[in-house]
Amino acid sequence: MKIYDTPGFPNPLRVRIVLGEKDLLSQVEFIKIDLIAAEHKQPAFLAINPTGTVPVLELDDGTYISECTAITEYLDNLTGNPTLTGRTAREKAVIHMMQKRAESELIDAIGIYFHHATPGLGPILQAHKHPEWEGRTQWGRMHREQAEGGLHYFDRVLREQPFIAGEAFSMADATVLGGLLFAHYADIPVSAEYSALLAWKERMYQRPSVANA
Ligand SMILES: N[C@@H](CCC(=O)N[C@@H](CS(=O)(=O)O)C(=O)NCC(=O)O)C(=O)O
Repeated sequence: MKIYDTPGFPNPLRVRIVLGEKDLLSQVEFIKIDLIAAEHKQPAFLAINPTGTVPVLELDDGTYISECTAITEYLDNLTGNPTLTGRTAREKAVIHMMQKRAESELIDAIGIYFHHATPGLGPILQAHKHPEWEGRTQWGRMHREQAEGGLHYFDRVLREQPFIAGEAFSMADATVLGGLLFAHYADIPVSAEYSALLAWKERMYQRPSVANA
């Protein structure tokens, strides 16, 4: 299998954590995509993923899978032991619900703020970020507020349970970790009052899959 991504970036982190949790790192070849040079917006990459984002998983039969959630579903079910996406109907439902909240209220909201209300990854990529959109900066700022609400929400969740989706580590935890990395890059501070979220982050970084991602 091949993974097209950019090491050290928020969404690639999500899948790299999953690969570590499933002990699959030795089975993938990483192919680096230069986001700052907008390589992901060129025809060659758009033929791999028309949405122009990383990561993308390429299977040995040539199938391309984008979207971290889809990639995780595939990797988690490879050996019939879905530890990260849920074994029962209830586990799957709760994990997917919390994963979606982690995307919409945190990592994706930060992405919109980062790319539309800050210089983002620089002038080459910015040219691809809809400069003709009126009010995109305000739209971006609104998403920073949404993400700040997401930080508050996940701190409250983690005051009641040890992991994002309940009693065990799941793909929802990987998504929140990606969101916190993006918050760091976007200079969105995580208030010290979010002690449960910060304590959870410390615990997560004790996991080899996270520490070595
Ligand atoms: N929903 C997608 C999001 C992927 C995504 O936005 N990836 C970013 C990389 S990261 O900065 O979020 O880590 C990207 O390719 N951004 C390129 C761009 O926005 O032009 C997923 O789950 O994979």
